[in-house]
Amino acid sequence: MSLQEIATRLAGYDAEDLHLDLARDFIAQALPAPDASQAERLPLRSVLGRVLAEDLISGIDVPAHDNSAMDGYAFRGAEMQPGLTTTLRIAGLSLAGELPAAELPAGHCQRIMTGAVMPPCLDTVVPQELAQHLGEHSIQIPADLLKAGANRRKAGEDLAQGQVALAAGRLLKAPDIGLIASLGQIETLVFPRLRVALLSTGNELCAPGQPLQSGQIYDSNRYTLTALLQRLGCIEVIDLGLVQDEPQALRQAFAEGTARADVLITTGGVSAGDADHTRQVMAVMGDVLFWKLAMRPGRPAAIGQMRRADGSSALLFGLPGNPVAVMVTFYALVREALLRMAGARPEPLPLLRAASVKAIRKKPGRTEYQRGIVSRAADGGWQVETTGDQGSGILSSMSRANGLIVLNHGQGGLAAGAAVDVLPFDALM
Ligand SMILES: Nc1nc2c(c(=O)[nH]1)N[C@H]1C(S)=C(S)[C@@H](COP(=O)(O)OP(=O)(O)OC[C@H]3O[C@@H](n4cnc5c(N)ncnc54)[C@H](O)[C@@H]3O)O[C@H]1N2
Ligand code: MOO
Repeated sequence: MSLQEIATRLAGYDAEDLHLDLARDFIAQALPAPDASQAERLPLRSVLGRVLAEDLISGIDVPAHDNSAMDGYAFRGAEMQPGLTTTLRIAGLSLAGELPAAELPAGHCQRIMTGAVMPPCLDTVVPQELAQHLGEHSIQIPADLLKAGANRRKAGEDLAQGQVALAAGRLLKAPDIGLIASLGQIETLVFPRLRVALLSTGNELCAPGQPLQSGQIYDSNRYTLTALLQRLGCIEVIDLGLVQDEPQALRQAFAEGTARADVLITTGGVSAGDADHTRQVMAVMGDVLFWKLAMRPGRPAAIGQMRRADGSSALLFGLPGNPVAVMVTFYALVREALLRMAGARPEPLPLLRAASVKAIRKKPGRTEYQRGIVSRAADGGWQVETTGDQGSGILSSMSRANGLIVLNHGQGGLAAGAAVDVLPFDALM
């Protein structure tokens, strides 16, 4: 869906009070498909956080052979009789990594170590601590101790040859990288990193490291956003720095971002203040929709496409300037969109259910994210308390919080002790 189509469909809604779910849906439909033609084959050690660009089919059975899950003795399960002990003579020793033992006569077992290939005629393993040793050469297995087939790991039980081990769109995590290695591969095909250009706007901003002049504050948003983007793993961050709220400087920075990146993220200048040139420059250089979202924090936002000379475009997210609003809008609008553009099929983030320590006030009709501190309650469950003042300029409260309390659009306030959803930062930041 093009931005013009979104604008048309928006005609039925109030862009000054847009339901967050609707905004997310519109954004999802405006996303360009990832560019699979640019996929690159990279060594396994450098693909953490990257997005798999093809279904990964297992070329082998993992494990490749039936093998023992225990140090013990392998034998034929059929030789056990209900109610009777089983006496077996030890024929030999199988160590992990060795060829399987040859045929064993009836009444015999094979001493076997964890991971060693099961001799083909044997199907059951008694752990050594459960076997009774009769001198050096025989063991006894107590009656009714094991089922036939116990403690044998079957060939292909982890992954069968021909099976899809990991589907395209997978955001590669540590276990996935181990899984690819378990198939014997040292490289894997991943989508290119999504290029995201960042800039902060505002005449009051001073770059960290410089002395602060009167009336100035330090630019923190670019650093927060850089970290949030780095955390996603599949993003190349292009830092366009700090841009004065002055049309010529903004035009130049937007043009550079549009040329160099797939996505441009700006902070500040999206509400309608006297110095908010950002908004006007965006509108001149692209197709941009300005929304006021029915959410708090993070009410004003600009979503759009910035045109390139060749007719293509870069996606634009104009986030509000308040530091907490930046993080909340990044989570609510940007994160999933970037992952999808990068080729991923992200899973919904897990929410925790926690008892609210205090009553929380809220009116139905907007989504609210409050900064929360989650801890263990006396009853062993989770409890959550807000960090106090929820002003969206209070960045330190984000550092003190360990999660966002999610208050859904339709819900009202909460009584103390009521259960509420919390998005843990560990899943997010
Ligand atoms: N009359 C109205 N005023 C405001 C409204 C409104 O609806 N009507 N909305 C308020 C809300 S909510 C927000 S959020 C801000 C968003 O405004 P802008 O996106 O134009 O942001 P700025 O005015 O440029 O900055 C807001 C605030 O954040 C500080 N800031 C900006 N950039 C950074 C940065 N890179 N690092 C740290 N802090 C930054 C800036 O100094 C301001 O204090 O508008 C409200 N006003
Ligand atoms: O986006 Mo503003 O910070 O909601 O407060």
